[in-house]
Amino acid sequence: MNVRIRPSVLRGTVEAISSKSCLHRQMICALLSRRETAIACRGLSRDVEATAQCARALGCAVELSETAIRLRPAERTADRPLLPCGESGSTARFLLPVAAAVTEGFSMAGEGRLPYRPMADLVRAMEENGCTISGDHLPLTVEGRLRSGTYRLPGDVSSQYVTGLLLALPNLDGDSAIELTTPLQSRAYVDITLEVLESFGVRVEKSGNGFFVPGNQAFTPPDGLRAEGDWSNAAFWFCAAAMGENRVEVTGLNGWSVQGDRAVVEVIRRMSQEGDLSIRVEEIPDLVPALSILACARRGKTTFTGAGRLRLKESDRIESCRRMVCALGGSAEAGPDSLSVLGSGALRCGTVDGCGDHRIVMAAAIGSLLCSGDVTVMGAEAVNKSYPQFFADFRALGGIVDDIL
Ligand SMILES: O=C(O)C1=C[C@@H](OP(=O)(O)O)[C@@H](O)[C@H](O)C1
Ligand SMILES: C=C(OP(=O)(O)O)C(=O)O
Repeated sequence: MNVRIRPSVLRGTVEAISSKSCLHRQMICALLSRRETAIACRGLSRDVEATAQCARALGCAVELSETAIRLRPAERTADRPLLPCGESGSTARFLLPVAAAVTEGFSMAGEGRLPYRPMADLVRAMEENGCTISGDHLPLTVEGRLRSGTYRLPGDVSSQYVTGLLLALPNLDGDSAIELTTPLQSRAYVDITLEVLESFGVRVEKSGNGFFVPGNQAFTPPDGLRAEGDWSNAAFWFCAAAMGENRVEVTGLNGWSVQGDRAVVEVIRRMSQEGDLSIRVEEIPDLVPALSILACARRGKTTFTGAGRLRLKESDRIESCRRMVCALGGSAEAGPDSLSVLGSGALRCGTVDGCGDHRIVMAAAIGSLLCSGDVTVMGAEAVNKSYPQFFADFRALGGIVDDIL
């Protein structure tokens, strides 16, 4: 699906969709529990459905609706299941060690860019601890069961490796250690994991450059479990509200959330000043597409540094952000691990390739608010990955969007 967006002004209130980061973790803790878990939520997404499909493949019963998820753990783990991870990196990197902790022998498949996204360091750490794995990217087959032990891996490729191990290792007989050989980046995502584990009564200790994870722990679903509103997707509306005449409020967010993308509020405040600015993004990679549009709305050069890992997401986001800004008449340059945007306060019009990346499509839509002419976004259905009702919300705020062939 392609969309044409006419120049418009957004006004109104949006209720935040549930954080997929929270939901993945809560569902995985639920599948590791002994009894049924109910999770209150607001809105689903393809990525959350991918985790549900994998849980079903493992033998769980999962009911999904826009307001609640119910998951009943497997009575007996399915025989040699195939876990279909869709395009969800979180699903694949969390469930690779989790499935290896609960079953002996399974396969995992992915779609879109997922088969090209890195898994190698996680695969190697698992191979050092009891598993034989057919390759270092999807699709792959795992033989053997994960054993407790020491898991050594870098902290600066994807924090999702660490989250996967933190979810898996408490289920093993015996204690384990995670030793990070390089400093952890995207740390706040690991904090979300620790918070969800704690809500299921599971204990993990920070130790040195990593974590000590006691084994033989039971996962106990808490009553009244609810997924938090998603700061990463709300960031598109916050950036819109920081531009021109747009006035958008977002409800349903936790102001004290451990979600790292809550930092968007502070970053927008910094970006409200004129002049050249440098912003480090190791800890907030998912904000960069929206921030690169906001950078066009200010006068001066904004350089996003520490951005190398953006190349490992649903698209090479350094390159796709650069192309998006240039396609709309702005000026941007890519470095090996940086992106510089030279803002003039406005954009013109143009056609943006969504690159199969939900965050590029949403950023381009917000970019239309700075444009004097129409913006066409190709492959707009990519929003389904994290925020299927994005364009419905955009229209409800007064955005003028036509579906075109
Ligand atoms: O754990 C998570 O829920 C996520 C971690 C981040 O990935 P990295 O740790 O690879 O940066 C983030 O980009 C992704 O959208 C969600
Ligand atoms: C990178 C993302 O997700 P994942 O890694 O789970 O595919 C994202 O949502 O921007």
